[in-house]
Amino acid sequence: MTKQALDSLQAQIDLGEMLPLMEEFYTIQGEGFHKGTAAYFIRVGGCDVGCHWCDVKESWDAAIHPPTNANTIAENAAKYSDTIVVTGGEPLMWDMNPLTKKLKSLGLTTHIETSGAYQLSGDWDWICLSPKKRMLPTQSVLEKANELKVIIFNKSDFDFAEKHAAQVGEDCILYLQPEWSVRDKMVPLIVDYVMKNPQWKVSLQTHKYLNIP
Ligand SMILES: C[S@@+](CC[C@H](N)C(=O)[O-])C[C@H]1O[C@@H](n2cnc3c(N)ncnc32)[C@H](O)[C@@H]1O
Ligand SMILES: Nc1nc2[nH]cc(C(=O)O)c2c(=O)[nH]1
Ligand code: SF4
Ligand SMILES: [Mg+2]
Repeated sequence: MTKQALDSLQAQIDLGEMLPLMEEFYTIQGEGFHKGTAAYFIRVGGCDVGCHWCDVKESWDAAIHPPTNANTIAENAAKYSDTIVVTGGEPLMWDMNPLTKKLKSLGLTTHIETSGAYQLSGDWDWICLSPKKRMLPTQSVLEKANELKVIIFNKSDFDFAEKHAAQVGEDCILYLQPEWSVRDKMVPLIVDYVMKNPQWKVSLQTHKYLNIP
Protein backbone atom coordinates (compact mmCIF):
# COMPACT_ATOMS: atom_id res chain seq x y z
CA MET A 1 0.00 0.00 0.00
CA THR A 2 1.19 3.55 -0.72
CA LYS A 3 1.66 5.93 2.19
CA GLN A 4 -1.35 7.88 0.95
CA ALA A 5 -3.56 4.78 0.95
CA LEU A 6 -2.33 3.83 4.44
CA ASP A 7 -3.07 7.33 5.78
CA SER A 8 -6.55 7.22 4.29
CA LEU A 9 -7.22 3.78 5.81
CA GLN A 10 -6.00 4.99 9.22
CA ALA A 11 -8.30 8.02 8.95
CA GLN A 12 -11.28 5.73 8.27
CA ILE A 13 -10.32 3.53 11.24
CA ASP A 14 -10.06 6.63 13.46
CA LEU A 15 -13.59 7.62 12.40
CA GLY A 16 -15.00 4.12 12.97
CA GLU A 17 -15.86 3.82 9.27
CA MET A 18 -13.53 0.82 9.11
CA LEU A 19 -13.26 -1.69 11.98
CA PRO A 20 -10.85 -4.60 12.57
CA LEU A 21 -13.28 -7.49 12.20
CA MET A 22 -12.25 -10.70 13.94
CA GLU A 23 -15.32 -12.88 13.36
CA GLU A 24 -19.09 -12.81 12.99
CA PHE A 25 -21.52 -15.59 13.85
CA TYR A 26 -25.21 -16.24 14.32
CA THR A 27 -25.83 -17.95 17.65
CA ILE A 28 -27.77 -17.77 20.91
CA GLN A 29 -26.79 -15.05 23.39
CA GLY A 30 -25.36 -17.23 26.15
CA GLU A 31 -24.93 -14.73 28.97
CA GLY A 32 -26.79 -12.20 31.07
CA PHE A 33 -30.25 -10.70 30.63
CA HIS A 34 -30.78 -11.77 26.99
CA LYS A 35 -29.48 -15.34 27.38
CA GLY A 36 -31.43 -17.76 25.20
CA THR A 37 -32.16 -15.15 22.53
CA ALA A 38 -30.95 -15.72 18.96
CA ALA A 39 -28.55 -12.96 17.92
CA TYR A 40 -25.89 -12.17 15.35
CA PHE A 41 -22.50 -11.49 16.96
CA ILE A 42 -19.95 -9.08 15.51
CA ARG A 43 -16.55 -9.50 17.19
CA VAL A 44 -14.31 -6.48 16.70
CA GLY A 45 -10.59 -7.03 17.28
CA GLY A 46 -8.34 -5.04 19.60
CA CYS A 47 -8.17 -5.01 23.40
CA ASP A 48 -5.50 -3.74 25.79
CA VAL A 49 -7.28 -4.48 29.08
CA GLY A 50 -5.36 -7.73 29.56
CA CYS A 51 -7.60 -9.99 31.70
CA HIS A 52 -5.44 -13.07 32.40
CA TRP A 53 -8.49 -15.38 32.10
CA CYS A 54 -9.87 -13.80 28.90
CA ASP A 55 -11.51 -16.46 26.71
CA VAL A 56 -10.73 -14.63 23.42
CA LYS A 57 -7.08 -13.61 23.67
CA GLU A 58 -6.85 -14.04 19.87
CA SER A 59 -8.89 -10.83 19.68
CA TRP A 60 -6.34 -8.62 21.44
CA ASP A 61 -4.04 -7.67 18.55
CA ALA A 62 -6.10 -5.41 16.27
CA ALA A 63 -3.43 -5.54 13.57
CA ILE A 64 -4.16 -9.18 12.70
CA HIS A 65 -7.87 -8.52 12.05
CA PRO A 66 -8.78 -7.09 8.62
CA PRO A 67 -10.09 -3.50 8.53
CA THR A 68 -13.67 -3.89 7.31
CA ASN A 69 -16.20 -1.29 6.25
CA ALA A 70 -18.75 -0.65 9.05
CA ASN A 71 -21.67 -0.28 6.59
CA THR A 72 -20.77 -3.60 4.96
CA ILE A 73 -20.63 -5.31 8.38
CA ALA A 74 -24.10 -3.93 9.22
CA GLU A 75 -25.67 -4.86 5.87
CA ASN A 76 -24.37 -8.40 6.19
CA ALA A 77 -25.57 -8.74 9.81
CA ALA A 78 -29.10 -7.71 8.75
CA LYS A 79 -29.37 -10.92 6.69
CA TYR A 80 -29.19 -13.05 9.85
CA SER A 81 -31.02 -11.46 12.77
CA ASP A 82 -32.91 -8.46 14.14
CA THR A 83 -30.72 -8.54 17.24
CA ILE A 84 -27.06 -7.67 16.82
CA VAL A 85 -24.50 -8.08 19.61
CA VAL A 86 -21.26 -6.16 19.15
CA THR A 87 -18.42 -7.59 21.21
CA GLY A 88 -14.67 -8.02 21.03
CA GLY A 89 -11.96 -7.48 21.93
CA GLU A 90 -13.03 -4.19 23.41
CA PRO A 91 -15.46 -2.58 20.96
CA LEU A 92 -15.30 0.84 22.65
CA MET A 93 -11.64 1.18 21.61
CA TRP A 94 -13.25 2.23 18.32
CA ASP A 95 -15.83 4.84 17.39
CA MET A 96 -19.04 2.80 17.32
CA ASN A 97 -21.16 5.62 15.82
CA PRO A 98 -20.90 4.64 12.12
CA LEU A 99 -21.61 0.94 12.76
CA THR A 100 -24.61 1.51 15.06
CA LYS A 101 -25.98 4.30 12.84
CA LYS A 102 -26.14 1.84 9.97
CA LEU A 103 -27.52 -0.99 12.14
CA LYS A 104 -30.28 1.32 13.44
CA SER A 105 -31.07 2.60 9.93
CA LEU A 106 -31.67 -1.04 8.97
CA GLY A 107 -34.15 -1.35 11.86
CA LEU A 108 -31.94 -3.63 13.97
CA THR A 109 -31.66 -3.84 17.75
CA THR A 110 -28.14 -3.07 18.97
CA HIS A 111 -26.48 -4.67 21.99
CA ILE A 112 -22.90 -4.19 23.19
CA GLU A 113 -20.66 -6.28 25.44
CA THR A 114 -18.03 -3.99 26.94
CA SER A 115 -15.56 -3.61 29.79
CA GLY A 116 -16.42 0.10 29.74
CA ALA A 117 -12.72 0.96 29.78
CA TYR A 118 -13.19 3.59 27.06
CA GLN A 119 -15.68 6.42 26.50
CA LEU A 120 -19.10 5.32 25.29
CA SER A 121 -19.78 5.75 21.58
CA GLY A 122 -22.63 4.38 19.48
CA ASP A 123 -26.43 4.14 19.68
CA TRP A 124 -27.32 1.14 21.87
CA ASP A 125 -30.58 -0.53 22.84
CA TRP A 126 -28.74 -2.62 25.45
CA ILE A 127 -25.41 -2.11 27.18
CA CYS A 128 -23.81 -4.98 29.09
CA LEU A 129 -20.99 -3.63 31.25
CA SER A 130 -18.47 -6.18 32.54
CA PRO A 131 -15.97 -4.07 34.51
CA LYS A 132 -12.34 -5.10 34.85
CA LYS A 133 -9.84 -4.41 37.66
CA ARG A 134 -6.96 -3.63 35.29
CA MET A 135 -8.83 -0.77 33.57
CA LEU A 136 -11.83 0.63 35.41
CA PRO A 137 -14.99 1.66 33.55
CA THR A 138 -15.63 5.25 32.52
CA GLN A 139 -18.53 7.24 33.98
CA SER A 140 -20.04 7.42 30.47
CA VAL A 141 -20.63 3.64 30.45
CA LEU A 142 -21.47 3.25 34.17
CA GLU A 143 -24.37 5.69 33.90
CA LYS A 144 -25.87 4.09 30.77
CA ALA A 145 -25.37 0.37 31.52
CA ASN A 146 -28.51 -1.79 31.37
CA GLU A 147 -26.80 -4.75 32.99
CA LEU A 148 -23.69 -5.07 35.13
CA LYS A 149 -22.06 -8.48 34.71
CA VAL A 150 -19.13 -9.03 37.04
CA ILE A 151 -16.86 -12.03 36.51
CA ILE A 152 -16.08 -13.93 39.71
CA PHE A 153 -12.58 -15.41 39.60
CA ASN A 154 -11.88 -15.20 43.33
CA LYS A 155 -13.53 -14.04 46.55
CA SER A 156 -12.29 -10.46 46.21
CA ASP A 157 -14.45 -10.09 43.12
CA PHE A 158 -17.59 -9.88 45.27
CA ASP A 159 -16.32 -6.60 46.76
CA PHE A 160 -15.39 -5.38 43.30
CA ALA A 161 -18.94 -6.22 42.18
CA GLU A 162 -20.51 -4.22 45.03
CA LYS A 163 -18.26 -1.20 44.32
CA HIS A 164 -19.55 -1.12 40.75
CA ALA A 165 -23.18 -1.82 41.66
CA ALA A 166 -23.01 1.39 43.70
CA GLN A 167 -21.98 3.33 40.57
CA VAL A 168 -24.56 2.15 38.01
CA GLY A 169 -28.12 3.44 37.57
CA GLU A 170 -31.00 2.23 39.73
CA ASP A 171 -32.57 0.08 37.00
CA CYS A 172 -29.34 -1.66 36.04
CA ILE A 173 -29.68 -5.44 36.43
CA LEU A 174 -26.90 -7.04 38.47
CA TYR A 175 -25.21 -10.33 37.50
CA LEU A 176 -22.40 -12.43 38.90
CA GLN A 177 -20.83 -14.78 36.35
CA PRO A 178 -18.25 -17.43 37.27
CA GLU A 179 -14.94 -17.29 35.44
CA TRP A 180 -15.09 -20.42 33.32
CA SER A 181 -11.91 -22.20 34.47
CA VAL A 182 -12.85 -21.93 38.16
CA ARG A 183 -16.59 -22.42 37.79
CA ASP A 184 -16.74 -25.55 39.96
CA LYS A 185 -15.14 -23.67 42.84
CA MET A 186 -16.95 -20.34 42.37
CA VAL A 187 -20.51 -21.45 41.54
CA PRO A 188 -21.29 -22.54 45.15
CA LEU A 189 -19.96 -19.20 46.46
CA ILE A 190 -22.02 -17.27 43.90
CA VAL A 191 -25.17 -19.25 44.72
CA ASP A 192 -24.71 -18.57 48.42
CA TYR A 193 -24.00 -14.86 47.76
CA VAL A 194 -27.08 -14.40 45.57
CA MET A 195 -29.35 -16.05 48.14
CA LYS A 196 -28.01 -13.67 50.79
CA ASN A 197 -27.99 -10.66 48.44
CA PRO A 198 -30.97 -11.17 46.14
CA GLN A 199 -30.46 -7.91 44.26
CA TRP A 200 -27.88 -9.99 42.35
CA LYS A 201 -28.64 -12.75 39.82
CA VAL A 202 -26.50 -15.63 38.52
CA SER A 203 -25.25 -15.53 34.92
CA LEU A 204 -23.62 -18.58 33.34
CA GLN A 205 -21.87 -18.88 29.98
CA THR A 206 -24.67 -21.16 28.74
CA HIS A 207 -23.29 -21.31 25.18
CA LYS A 208 -20.29 -23.24 26.55
CA TYR A 209 -22.64 -25.86 28.07
CA LEU A 210 -24.59 -26.00 24.79
CA ASN A 211 -21.38 -26.36 22.74
CA ILE A 212 -22.29 -23.48 20.43
CA PRO A 213 -20.25 -20.36 19.58
C1 LIG B 1 -14.60 -11.54 25.68
S1 LIG B 1 -15.45 -10.22 26.42
C2 LIG B 1 -15.52 -9.00 25.10
C3 LIG B 1 -16.20 -7.72 25.48
C4 LIG B 1 -15.45 -6.81 26.46
N1 LIG B 1 -14.05 -6.76 26.20
C5 LIG B 1 -15.72 -7.24 27.88
O1 LIG B 1 -14.81 -7.77 28.51
O2 LIG B 1 -16.85 -7.04 28.33
C6 LIG B 1 -17.17 -10.78 26.47
C7 LIG B 1 -17.67 -11.22 27.83
O3 LIG B 1 -17.02 -12.44 28.20
C8 LIG B 1 -16.65 -12.36 29.56
N2 LIG B 1 -15.58 -13.32 29.75
C9 LIG B 1 -14.38 -13.33 29.11
N3 LIG B 1 -13.63 -14.37 29.51
C10 LIG B 1 -14.36 -15.05 30.42
C11 LIG B 1 -14.14 -16.23 31.20
N4 LIG B 1 -12.98 -16.89 31.13
N5 LIG B 1 -15.11 -16.65 32.03
C12 LIG B 1 -16.28 -15.96 32.13
N6 LIG B 1 -16.57 -14.85 31.42
C13 LIG B 1 -15.63 -14.39 30.58
C14 LIG B 1 -16.28 -10.89 29.72
O4 LIG B 1 -16.25 -10.46 31.06
C15 LIG B 1 -17.39 -10.23 28.95
O5 LIG B 1 -18.54 -10.09 29.74
N1 LIG C 1 -23.17 -17.45 22.56
C1 LIG C 1 -22.38 -16.47 23.01
N2 LIG C 1 -22.88 -15.57 23.88
C2 LIG C 1 -22.06 -14.57 24.28
N3 LIG C 1 -22.37 -13.53 25.09
C3 LIG C 1 -21.29 -12.72 25.18
C4 LIG C 1 -20.25 -13.25 24.39
C5 LIG C 1 -19.01 -12.51 24.11
O1 LIG C 1 -17.97 -13.13 23.84
O2 LIG C 1 -19.08 -11.29 24.15
C6 LIG C 1 -20.73 -14.43 23.84
C7 LIG C 1 -20.20 -15.43 22.97
O3 LIG C 1 -19.02 -15.47 22.60
N4 LIG C 1 -21.07 -16.42 22.58
S1 SF4 D 1 -11.66 -6.68 28.47
FE1 SF4 D 1 -12.83 -8.33 27.48
S2 SF4 D 1 -11.70 -8.84 25.59
FE2 SF4 D 1 -10.37 -7.55 26.83
S3 SF4 D 1 -9.08 -9.02 27.92
FE3 SF4 D 1 -10.83 -8.57 29.29
S4 SF4 D 1 -12.40 -10.11 28.79
FE4 SF4 D 1 -10.86 -10.16 27.14
MG1 LIG E 1 -17.54 -15.09 24.53
